Amino acid sequence: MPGTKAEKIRLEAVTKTFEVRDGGTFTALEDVTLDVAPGEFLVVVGPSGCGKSTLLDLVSGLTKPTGGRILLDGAPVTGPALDRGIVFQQYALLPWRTALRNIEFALEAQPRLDRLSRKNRVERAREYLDLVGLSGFEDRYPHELSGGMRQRVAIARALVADPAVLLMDEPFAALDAQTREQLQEELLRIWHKTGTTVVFITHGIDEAVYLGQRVAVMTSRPGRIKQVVEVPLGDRQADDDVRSSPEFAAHRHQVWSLLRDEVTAVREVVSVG
Ligand SMILES: Nc1ncnc2c1ncn2[C@@H]1O[C@H](COP(=O)(O)OP(=O)(O)OP(=O)(O)O)[C@@H](O)[C@H]1O
Repeated sequence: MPGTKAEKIRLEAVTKTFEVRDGGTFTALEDVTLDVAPGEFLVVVGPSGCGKSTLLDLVSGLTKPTGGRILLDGAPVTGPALDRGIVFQQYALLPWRTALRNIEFALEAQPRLDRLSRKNRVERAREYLDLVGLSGFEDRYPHELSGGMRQRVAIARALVADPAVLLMDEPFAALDAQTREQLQEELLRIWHKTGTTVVFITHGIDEAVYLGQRVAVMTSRPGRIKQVVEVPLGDRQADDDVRSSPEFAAHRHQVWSLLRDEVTAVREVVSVG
């Protein structure tokens, strides 16, 4: 029965409309129902503009649904909180702070953790800098780091406060292919280590299938959940070249077909209208 098992996150018939300038409304999300289990890695894909970022903003608590509700551990989300770390496509690091101080920043703004002494904060920030493979770069400023390194700092900053949920909005989209694959592997390693529940948004089908235990495919406007595809590939890192396996290709094709139908549907609407 829905709502009875222990979901980490539950979206229940969520609708989000925006007021537009001509006085009307625009429905970005319609009747989205989705559960995310504790410790799950869920990926969301969908055509451009289908409402993926809108969905993540709602789970983060930065915005509120127009209809339906969002539950975290069974309780309604009422606003942003430190139990949900966020990583965006743009690194959003503070340029005047070093890598270490950027990570530390996440501990300073925290009622729960502000009693940590400066020494403890530095130690903890250093631990997370190590976790994302940046030992030795603590004193570098963001402009002295590569794009991949900056995104590692952003991940460390999101994780340092030990959030139960990590929300990632196309975090690797701005990176070159090689760095992206490297960070995908790193992210899986960190996820295994921390047990964090991850909701990850991407345009990349390969990325979705490589990372996700399940991939939720959204429809084009208004955004709904079209299908949730299970990806039982096991431990990606145990297999050197999981991306070349027939199973990977089959899941990739399934997600690709679902998405292609959506993109075709949008084109038809545009050409008819
Ligand atoms: N504040 C807002 N006011 C009005 N419309 C908005 C607002 N925010 C988003 N939208 C609209 O809602 C729809 C969904 O936007 P959203 O950014 O969530 O899509 P997306 O799937 O993340 O897109 P992309 O894949 O291109 O990043 C879009 O049509 C967008 O124009």
